[in-house]
Amino acid sequence: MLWPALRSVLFQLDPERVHHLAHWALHRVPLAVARARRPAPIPALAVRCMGLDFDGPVGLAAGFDKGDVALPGLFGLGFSHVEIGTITPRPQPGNDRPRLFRLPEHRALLNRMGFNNEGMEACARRLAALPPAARLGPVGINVGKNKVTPNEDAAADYLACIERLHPYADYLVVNISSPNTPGLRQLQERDALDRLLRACVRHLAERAPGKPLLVKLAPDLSPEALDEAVDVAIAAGAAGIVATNTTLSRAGVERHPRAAEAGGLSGAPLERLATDVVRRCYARAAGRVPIVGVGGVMDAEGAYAKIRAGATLVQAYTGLIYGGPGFVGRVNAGLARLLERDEFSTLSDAIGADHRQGGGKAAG
Ligand SMILES: Cc1cc2nc3c(=O)[nH]c(=O)nc-3n(C[C@H](O)[C@H](O)[C@H](O)COP(=O)(O)O)c2cc1C
Repeated sequence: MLWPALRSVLFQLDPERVHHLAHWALHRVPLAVARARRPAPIPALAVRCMGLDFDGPVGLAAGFDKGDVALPGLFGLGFSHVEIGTITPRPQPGNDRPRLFRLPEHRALLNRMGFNNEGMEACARRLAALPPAARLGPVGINVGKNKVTPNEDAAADYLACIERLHPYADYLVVNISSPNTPGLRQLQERDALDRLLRACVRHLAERAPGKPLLVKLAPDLSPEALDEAVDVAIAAGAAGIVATNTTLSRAGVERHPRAAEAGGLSGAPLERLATDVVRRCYARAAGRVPIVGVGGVMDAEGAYAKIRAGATLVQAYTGLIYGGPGFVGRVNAGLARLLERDEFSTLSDAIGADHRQGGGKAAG
């Protein structure tokens, strides 16, 4: 009720200013308040995967908390897990402003932030200072390379971040799919991906055996390239696939005055594309690793579509911007209703349902 009015005020302001304002506020949420405000978990929505317990499927996608570590506040919004990052070894300012745009008519964002972050040291210090009780769910750390690092040396950047940050992460994500770091997406190609992931998996396994390392893919790969990336990731030992990052496509927003801005598009126009990528990843992975579905999850129906397409967990960023503080609570309540409608007793029963004959429960 209050949110639409507040949103129309906030949407008059520069998007990045509002982002900083939101962070400022989230940072000041005391743990006791976060706990009290956090919507009560719905038992049927609990998920266990990669050796971790999630009290619901909906997490915060990378990019909202780029190392500020506003954890109690973010968990207070109801997210089951929070993915921090992308973090690079050294601090970097990112691209020039303006670099974040709203497309309200399309419930979308367009960004070319370019991994602005204060670097792994600052992030590690903040995470180390965090009381364990502030972790109200699994915390992922998404890592990348600095803009000035050439792709030939990229592995060293990823390994440095894994080395410094793994003690604070419940899982790590190798991000090779941001469209805003020149050449980064080339690391998705077979040989480059194989080398990078094998190095990262080995490095992490030597330091923290069993800690999951995932890879985050772009929605703009051809179907064949996507299949290949999934195969390579699994063979290299990745524990899961995060699908997807933002898209370079402007399908559906072509006529918007911001459509010609460089950067990645997120939100409603990405939904179908990202869900199709989840569907393909799930079919290719054939149960060997879980899929984390991201891209245009704006409501319960969108989250449910990704779960039925094969996502074990979902994440959202743009949905939070448009949906406001009540976003996760509404998605979870809606998911519980959709499960009941389709006679699934738990969320796990609905994962990949679209792939099964009749779209029903998994056998056994
Ligand atoms: C402003 C902004 C910054 C982002 N920064 C990152 C990032 O640093 N690393 C990353 O892996 N994804 C980043 N993303 C991508 C999101 O994590 C997500 O994959 C994408 O926005 C699609 O989800 P959505 O439609 O729910 O926003 C960013 C997205 C936005 C809108």
